[in-house]
Amino acid sequence: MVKILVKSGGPQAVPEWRDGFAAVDPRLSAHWWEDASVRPEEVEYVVVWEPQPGWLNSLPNLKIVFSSGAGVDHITADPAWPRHLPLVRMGGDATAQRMGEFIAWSCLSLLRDTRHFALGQERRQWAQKEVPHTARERRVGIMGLGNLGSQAARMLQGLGFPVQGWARSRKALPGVVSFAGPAELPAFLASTDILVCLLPSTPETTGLIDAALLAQLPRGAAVVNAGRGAHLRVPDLLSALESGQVSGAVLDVFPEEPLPADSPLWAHPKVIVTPHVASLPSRAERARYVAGAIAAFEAGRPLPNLYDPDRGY
Ligand SMILES: NC(=O)C1=CN([C@@H]2O[C@H](COP(=O)(O)OP(=O)(O)OC[C@H]3O[C@@H](n4cnc5c(N)ncnc54)[C@H](O)[C@@H]3O)[C@@H](O)[C@H]2O)C=CC1
Ligand SMILES: O=C(O)C(=O)[C@H](O)COP(=O)(O)O
Repeated sequence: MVKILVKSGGPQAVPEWRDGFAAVDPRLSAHWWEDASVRPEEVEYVVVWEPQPGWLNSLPNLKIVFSSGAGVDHITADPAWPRHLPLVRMGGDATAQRMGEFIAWSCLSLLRDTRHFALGQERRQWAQKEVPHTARERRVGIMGLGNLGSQAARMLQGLGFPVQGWARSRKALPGVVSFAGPAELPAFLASTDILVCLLPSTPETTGLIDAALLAQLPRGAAVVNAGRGAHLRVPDLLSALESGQVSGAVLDVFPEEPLPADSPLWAHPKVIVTPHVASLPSRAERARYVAGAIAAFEAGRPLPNLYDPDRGY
């Protein structure tokens, strides 16, 4: 049997991991990372979310570290993580589809001012309000046009939103205006009515969405952050909401998670808060993706979605 340790979803998720792996390859045997019946030298693969600092180094025969999420910042934050091993980011259709749905929901929620109507409902108020725009009149600008951003772009186009994107390099996505690199960021921002962040967390992207960036959006633009909490400076967003520079926000990720109970974001009338749930594929879907990558690796084919230390994601 090929031993895989999982640290994602809690011990109660192990049966789903086990069944998911076994359905693809009966040799793959999944165990909770603290399972004392598995000796460290038996472990060939791990699938992890926020591994304990130093733990991965205690597995002498580890071949690949799989991140149970698309982001790997929760692994690379440990200075001692085993850099000599391949680190594979979660991918696959299920992850992208779920994120596309979240971004489509977020943009529609901002377009139709869902927060206003939800507050009205709470107060039993018939809070009628005109909807000033259709999707065709709100340009969505996606920061990060990778696996998730490109799927979100396709789904938003289907709803009628004009879509553009900003990434490290130029992308060729049908109907999506592509901006690349820091030099083209101002032009991208100036023509974005709903800014969507789907960037990885790296030193270059930390704190990117600050007062100076928000000031470059057209007045009344809206913001969706489903990348990482580190991308957005919350006090700057709050000031921009206060001044009217930003009209609303949907936030799924935060500098501190869970979002502390005393955060002003919870009750803000222009902010929708979700608890880091934008794209949570089932363990079975993730197991399928990891099993496919293991099969590729064992057959000598390239690994998908490999972390690149030079890019930082
Ligand atoms: N809230 C949630 O539930 C989830 C959040 N995420 C976040 O979404 C991120 C993106 O995931 P994927 O699309 O799979 O990643 P990806 O690697 O496929 O795409 C990343 C994109 O960001 C761009 N990018 C990276 N650094 C940049 C920079 N300095 N300047 C401009 N563009 C830059 C790249 O060019 C690329 O287009 C993850 O790293 C994670 O932080 C991912 C899954 C779920
Ligand atoms: O994929 C990512 O990166 C994420 O942020 C996911 O939401 C992580 O999901 P879990 O592994 O915490 O279920």
